[in-house]
Amino acid sequence: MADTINEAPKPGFVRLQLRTAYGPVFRHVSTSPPREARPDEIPVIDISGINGGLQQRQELAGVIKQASENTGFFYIKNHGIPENVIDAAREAAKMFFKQPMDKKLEVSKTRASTSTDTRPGERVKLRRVRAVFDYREAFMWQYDPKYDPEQKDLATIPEEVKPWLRGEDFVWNDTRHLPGFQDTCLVYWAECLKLARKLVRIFALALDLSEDYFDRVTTYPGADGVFNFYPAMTFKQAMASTDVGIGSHTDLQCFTLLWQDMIGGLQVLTKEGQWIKASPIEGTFVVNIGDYLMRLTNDRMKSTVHRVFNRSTVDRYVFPILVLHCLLDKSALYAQYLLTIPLHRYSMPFFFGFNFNEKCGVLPSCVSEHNPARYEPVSCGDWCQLRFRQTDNKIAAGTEPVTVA
Ligand SMILES: O=C(O)CCC(=O)C(=O)O
Ligand SMILES: [Fe+2]
Repeated sequence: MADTINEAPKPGFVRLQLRTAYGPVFRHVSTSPPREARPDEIPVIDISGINGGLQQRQELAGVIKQASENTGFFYIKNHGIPENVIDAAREAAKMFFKQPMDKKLEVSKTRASTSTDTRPGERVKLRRVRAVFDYREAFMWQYDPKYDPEQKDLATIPEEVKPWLRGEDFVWNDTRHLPGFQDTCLVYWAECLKLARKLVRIFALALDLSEDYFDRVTTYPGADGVFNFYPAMTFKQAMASTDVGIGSHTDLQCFTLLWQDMIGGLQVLTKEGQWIKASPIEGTFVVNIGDYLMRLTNDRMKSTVHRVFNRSTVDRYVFPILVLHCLLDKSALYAQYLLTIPLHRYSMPFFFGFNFNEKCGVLPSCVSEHNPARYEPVSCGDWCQLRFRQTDNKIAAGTEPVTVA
């Protein structure tokens, strides 16, 4: 996965530094422009078999296994999350980000009395690292058994689970003024959680384990809901900017369910170091493997570097159309529009992992005499903490890219 630190990049490549739980990792990345992903790289998988008989579930597991061991990215369709739930969540995200910045920052300024070590500024943020901006704002919330669609008796939560439950009610208290906001977020989150629990059973089959193998470790799981907002740049800004929407990173936990709008901008780094576009496909979610699952599978399933670079889409779809209008209509209005067009991008990832307290080692089906475990057991919670310490922040997924010439 990582290239050798000292190895000079070949012509046409630059060195990309990634911060991971293991420390800095370097990749050689092609400077040739991102191209569309091929279906064998990021396939669209119909997951309706998830609700079928054992044979259908096993067939689905086979397809998911292949995609997970290849690029570690795939689209899912017929996922069962109702369109109206997604639409409502997207509207809620828009309502939140439309607020003035000081109102948005309220959520991050408030500290939860029960939180372990949350810091102000981490719920909503525009982050700056070196000369590169993450041109993004994020609103996020974490697993809370109160809202688990698998109803929990709050009086019998195991003691070892409790320290990991952060009780971040302040996220909701500080958004009370937005009508229906909390309910809408939690309905969307609950649908994602239900789907993730079904999918993790398919992953168990894909890994030659009994279907219920992970049930015991997903009772109080890592389940972060996030709304991402990538403010539009004008064409002029885009030309001048070196910012990315979200810097190159891998996701942390087991897998991510990502809803993205139709603006585009998500890019995935191939093994060969080429950026490929995971362009939006109506009616799908993108699923990608996270670092923790890669570790548990002894690197069999791939947690792949990705980023969001949204200006390219403004150029590709909108710019030529507007130029054409400018030429045909000879209208200054279009020219003006060209410089100001607002094309905000929204995405709604859901990060799924195991119960944060459960220490898990490499899975028995991923080791053999010739392929011993490469990693020590670690809990998903400790794993995330390790990465946050390395990246010096606690945002759910990202690290910034630092390209070294
Ligand atoms: O917005 C996107 O499409 C991707 C977001 C992402 O990678 C993340 O939040 O980890
Ligand atoms: Fe990500």
